[in-house]
Amino acid sequence: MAGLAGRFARRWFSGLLGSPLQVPALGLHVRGPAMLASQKDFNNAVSQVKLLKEDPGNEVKLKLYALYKQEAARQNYVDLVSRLSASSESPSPEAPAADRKQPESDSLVVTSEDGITTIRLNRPAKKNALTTQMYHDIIAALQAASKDESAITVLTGSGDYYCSGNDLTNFTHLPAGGLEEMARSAAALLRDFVNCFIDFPKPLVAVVNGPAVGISVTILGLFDVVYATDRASFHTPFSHLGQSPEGCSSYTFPKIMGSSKAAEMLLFGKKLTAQEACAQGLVTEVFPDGTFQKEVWARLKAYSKLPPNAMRISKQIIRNREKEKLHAVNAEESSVLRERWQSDECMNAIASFLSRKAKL
Ligand SMILES: CCCCCC/C=C/C(=O)SCCNC(=O)CCNC(=O)[C@H](O)C(C)(C)COP(=O)(O)OP(=O)(O)OC[C@H]1O[C@@H](n2cnc3c(N)ncnc32)[C@H](O)[C@@H]1OP(=O)(O)O
Repeated sequence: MAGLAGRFARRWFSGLLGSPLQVPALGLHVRGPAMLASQKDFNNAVSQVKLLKEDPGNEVKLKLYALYKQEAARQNYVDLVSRLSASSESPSPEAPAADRKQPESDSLVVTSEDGITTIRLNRPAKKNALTTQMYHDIIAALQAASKDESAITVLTGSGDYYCSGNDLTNFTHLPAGGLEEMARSAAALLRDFVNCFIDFPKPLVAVVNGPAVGISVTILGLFDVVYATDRASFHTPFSHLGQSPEGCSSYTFPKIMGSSKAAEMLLFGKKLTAQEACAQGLVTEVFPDGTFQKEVWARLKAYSKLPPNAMRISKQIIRNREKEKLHAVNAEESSVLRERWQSDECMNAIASFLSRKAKL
């Protein structure tokens, strides 16, 4: 067992930290918990970590990754400042706010126009991966939209992706209570998040502007209508990630597409094209990418003029008898995932992605 653990530890750490060449060359002093460490100290620590014979456990590995990421962030900071200095002879920190380029960091943009409230995932550089803050913001946006004047609510993405699912770096932000506490609070957040979709009272439309992954796919079963560009794809690689389905997909997908097609997606991670997803009932209609935005928004504007109360009541009749079941499914999926997130299968898959060795 010790040999196996040793092999595991070496594989994990060499995957996570890579060869010394892959370690960011900071050329800076590195701040440790109690003192300043030099770049040499840091490189030594990286080498030592690869020689550990015992697996230090998932919690310690996530802490190591989080610390490693902080170093990478310092490097990004230095790079950005040096780019700013190069692009401007006299940087003007006193420039009035209106003249400054607004940060691209508003990860969620909510607008209301023409009877439509649009919730836009806005992290295109990260393929609209969902940070913990974004889950909270989406919950708040849905709660506000359920009470606002709009007739229809839309979820869509900025850039070339609809959403790449859960941001896998969420797992590296370990609270004081460690991995167990992280899994507990993530499961609670997941449950609240999905509950908002189950209970959303107005017509909810997904405008899938590009590939969709993970939880952004599974919750589609809780939308009323799903429009997709022909560039979109639908991927739920839960087994690859050592995880299990959420978003009520363990219930909605077999209902929508039949149990064997659902199993191909949810167990084996089969990626569907937009046309396939449409043929299987997950997507309502597919549009050519070139005319996608124009056609979809024209249609939604027309629908938003329909009597809002009639639409609400019709949705209630269609959905209400399923609600209790969906809440129970959501609770079970969240609790199973709470365990999964603490498993070696899951930790290895996340470490693999974070070390840039594995993509979907
Ligand atoms: C409250 C918690 C609830 C949790 C619910 C459970 C949810 C489960 C899921 O959603 S499982 C699905 C998780 N998602 C993934 O596994 C996708 C991982 N990403 C990829 O495989 C690829 O990035 C890609 C196929 C989506 C896109 O590949 P490519 O076109 O080659 O782009 P890049 O990989 O270069 O991506 C650009 C940039 O974005 C970062 N990024 C993309 N997706 C994620 C992600 N899900 N988490 C974190 N970061 C992501 C990627 O690392 C790149 O960053 P960089 O430029 O290198 O800093």
